[in-house]
Amino acid sequence: MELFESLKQKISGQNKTIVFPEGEDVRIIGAASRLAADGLVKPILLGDQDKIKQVAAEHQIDISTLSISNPLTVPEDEKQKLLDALVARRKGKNTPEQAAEMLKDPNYWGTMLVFLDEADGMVSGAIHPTGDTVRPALQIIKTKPGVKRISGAFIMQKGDQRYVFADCAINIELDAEGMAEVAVESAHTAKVFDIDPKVALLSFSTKGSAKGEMVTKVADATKLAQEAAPDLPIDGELQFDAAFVSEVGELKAPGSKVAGHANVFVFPELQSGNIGYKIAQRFGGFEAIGPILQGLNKPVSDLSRGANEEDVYKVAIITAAQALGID
Ligand SMILES: CC(C)(COP(=O)(O)OP(=O)(O)OC[C@H]1O[C@@H](n2cnc3c(N)ncnc32)[C@H](O)[C@@H]1OP(=O)(O)O)[C@@H](O)C(=O)NCCC(=O)NCCS
Ligand SMILES: CC(=O)OP(=O)(O)O
Repeated sequence: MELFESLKQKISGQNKTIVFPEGEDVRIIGAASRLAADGLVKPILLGDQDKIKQVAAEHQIDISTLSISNPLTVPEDEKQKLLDALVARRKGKNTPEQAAEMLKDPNYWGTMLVFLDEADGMVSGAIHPTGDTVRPALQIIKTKPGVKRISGAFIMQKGDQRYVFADCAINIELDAEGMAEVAVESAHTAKVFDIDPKVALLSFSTKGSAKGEMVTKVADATKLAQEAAPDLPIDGELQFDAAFVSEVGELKAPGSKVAGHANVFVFPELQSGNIGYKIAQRFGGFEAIGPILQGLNKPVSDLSRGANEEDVYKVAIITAAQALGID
């Protein structure tokens, strides 16, 4: 079954509540309206009710079934509840005055709704850059037990081709341990999306064809990932052609179980990861679904600011599915 059809079946009628902090944006309003009409999600739009109504009217979007909440005008006791919970969660890292400032940002407000179980998940980032979207989740929701760092994966899809690219969104520079953790987490993400993972840790070198600190890091990360997940096919360091093209894999990395057949690609740092997924998307014609945040304790999803309504719709479906515990 097509990926989204199966996810839709899983979340249909489950009434997972997803909060959208950028509730005044037309892409968000359009996607939320469709999600509600399709019975997939109960959306909460944050923002000014009149502005949302105006945008919806201009674009003939039905918002009659959507919840709208304006953090700036909610009753004082509701504000105080979120403020007290945020101060307690930050355990002295932020003063009450700082926490009050933070809550003026809809991403902090939305994240607190998820933290307090008033929403099952959050989707944001159509307007805000990734850092501003995910920082509240890093600080408040934090990582799942056993995971040290959150990372961002994309499902890259074209026809029946489906791959995972990571980290394309979060960690600017990973050490070997970090890259190894991303490799193992990305294999779990692959399984959620019906991909049988074969994980390549990417470099500009294949099996020692070049030397240097950057290459050593990827080779060390490969060993750590293999030790952490001995049952998974994981290999590195591999150049992209060696990882992906079977003849090149046989030539450059003979005997590798992954070379030439990789479907999970782990990038050595964020420049290559973010550039790499956008090249596959814009030159290669792949649909880029994500970034899907790996390792968070509750689902919060970032969007690319280049996202369209359909991207928002799909990311919300994934977020609701994560809330149901598919990963
Ligand atoms: C994600 C990012 C915003 C974090 O940066 P930052 O806020 O300066 O990070 P800090 O080191 O100050 O950490 C802030 C908090 O997040 C936590 N954190 C940071 N990175 C984390 C990670 N990968 N996993 C888990 N927690 C993390 C820190 O522990 C800290 O928590 P604390 O406040 O409770 O102590 C930053 O790494 C970034 O900008 N990444 C690139 C995002 C981007 O532009 N991507 C390209 C487009 S998708
Ligand atoms: C994921 C990503 O690159 O996001 P943006 O395009 O918003 O920077």
